[in-house]
Amino acid sequence: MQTWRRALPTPLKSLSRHPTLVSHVHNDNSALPVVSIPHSSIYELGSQQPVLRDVSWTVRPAESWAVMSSGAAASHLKPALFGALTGTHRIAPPPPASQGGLFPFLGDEDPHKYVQMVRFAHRGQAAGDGFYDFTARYGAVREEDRLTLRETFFPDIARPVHKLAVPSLVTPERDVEHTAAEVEKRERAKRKHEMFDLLTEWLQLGRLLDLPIIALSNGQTRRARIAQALLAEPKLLLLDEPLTGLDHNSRGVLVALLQELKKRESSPHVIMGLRAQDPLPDGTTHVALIKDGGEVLAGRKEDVFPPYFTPAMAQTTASPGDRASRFNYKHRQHGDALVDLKGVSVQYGQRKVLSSIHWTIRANSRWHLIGENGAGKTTLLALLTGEHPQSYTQSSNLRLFDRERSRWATPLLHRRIGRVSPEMYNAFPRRNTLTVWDAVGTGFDGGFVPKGKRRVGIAHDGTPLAPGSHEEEWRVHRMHEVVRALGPRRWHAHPDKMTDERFFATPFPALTPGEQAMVLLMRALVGAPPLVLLDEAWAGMDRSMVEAAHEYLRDGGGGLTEEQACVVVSHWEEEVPWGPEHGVQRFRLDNGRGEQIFPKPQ
Ligand SMILES: Nc1ncnc2c1ncn2[C@@H]1O[C@H](COP(=O)(O)OP(=O)(O)OP(=O)(O)O)[C@@H](O)[C@H]1O
Repeated sequence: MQTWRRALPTPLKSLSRHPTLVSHVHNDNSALPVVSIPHSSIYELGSQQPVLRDVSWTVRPAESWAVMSSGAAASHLKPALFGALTGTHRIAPPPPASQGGLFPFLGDEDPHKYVQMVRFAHRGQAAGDGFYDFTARYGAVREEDRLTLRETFFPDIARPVHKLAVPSLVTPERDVEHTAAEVEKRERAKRKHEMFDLLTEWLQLGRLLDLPIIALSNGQTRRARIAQALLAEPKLLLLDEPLTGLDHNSRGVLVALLQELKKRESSPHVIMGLRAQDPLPDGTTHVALIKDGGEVLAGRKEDVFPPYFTPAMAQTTASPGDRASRFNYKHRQHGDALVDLKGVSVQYGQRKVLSSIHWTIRANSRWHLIGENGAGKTTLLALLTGEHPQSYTQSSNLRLFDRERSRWATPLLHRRIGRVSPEMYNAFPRRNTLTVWDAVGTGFDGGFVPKGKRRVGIAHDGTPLAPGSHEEEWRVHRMHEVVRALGPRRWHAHPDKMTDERFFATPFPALTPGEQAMVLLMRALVGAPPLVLLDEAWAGMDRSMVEAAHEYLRDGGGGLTEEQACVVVSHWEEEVPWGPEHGVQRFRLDNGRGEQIFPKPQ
């Protein structure tokens, strides 16, 4: 089994020296349960059909629980189990009040105040319908974009003292009698400050506090949300998929931090939601495994996974270098340069994010772009898509499809680049009138508004496609081709009920986050663009979806031709479709510098 203990982060060492953190240990099994669901079913509100049947789940204070689903269909069910705890789902029969109700450890305290849920999977259906400009982060020029991390996430605790403030008015008075309530309030504020300092150190947020929130990378934002959730002082914290999108080191830091916080009396109990393919974090003692039929196996991890082993845990985490010793490296025949960067840099004020990057992406190449959270991967890809304003100033060093960047109108560039990214996922419009067909069909233009009579876009010169033309027929054919390879028949629990036609007619916002991610992948590939950029494309997907995507993206799978190049960004080696045996190349960003690290250039 993979553990993250190997890469123990430095803050852990300082934590063990922190006297306040090791003095209290949560009580043993005699303490009241944190969660108690005895033989109940779980229903969506207003429905008579149970989503989960006969659930018996008791969480005790000393235990560390992970909630995971066992297959693609079960991923619909994980939100239901969490929903039972947050009140969006009904539990029947309800946990008896005589035994303390759903949260016996809370006693009479209000669960709304003390149970907090933070979801890290992509946003779902109820998140508004319009498209917003996710590229604003690269400029961060609008007034509302200037709000810093400090102002947005930690307004009370981290407000900087104004330069003109009178010191005697902002420093606490001494020698004044205080009521017990005031003393308690002060103590609480002090604890909160200590916690804030600790969390910002551990989660490496200190130097990000005064950046515009919109400028933070995906992983940096996740770390900030975790700190914010812990500072709200919940008693039960539900973290759903907090590890997706975090780099290897940050995953280790977070898991170790949660384990250490467990020793503090005042820290929340944490229940973590994982994807089916995620390895169990160190320290997990119990698992609630949700099966496809809505059955929940809840118990000690070794009982849930006899004999303490599952295919998910068996997945390799070997780097291509390790794997190359087992597989012969496939030298791919590369074609023309599609992208050529010759000393490209990106800087915000004094802050250099990318420093003289040289990188050539050729037709038929398959790249894995790596780098820690904040290393500049998304920024680099935004230069290629022309969305980054500094792509203009770098124009002479940045050749795209054999022309300088400035000689491309950005929409024309988008027709040649199929892409998926967390930012785009979040920004994609979610109107109920937008069907899966419409969403995939926008891939031919690279835009976000369905166009054309058959909703497969317009011609390259901006005119409507001639009905029955070769181009229109080809596009419709491609729509069916991608849905056959990546659609419900590959991952749905009931493919007989969810046919391709039915899937195409489904409103995009009605899909689960994983299904939406699959649709956006289809959108990126449908137009067979020369360059495909897949930045964290697998977030929210289940194993069967990831497998279908990998198969399609490998040689012979039909998803990519020799004329195309593809770049995958992922913090998980398992998520990269290609190993050395497929001729993968690895490009790493580190401290602003970029280099090809695998295979080593001759
Ligand atoms: N407007 C800005 N001002 C200052 N710094 C910025 C600005 N926009 C981005 N940055 C910084 O640029 C760096 C690169 O961000 P980017 O999103 O490219 O990282 P990433 O490698 O994709 O990270 P992740 O793995 O977390 O997605 C981050 O440290 C970010 O804080």
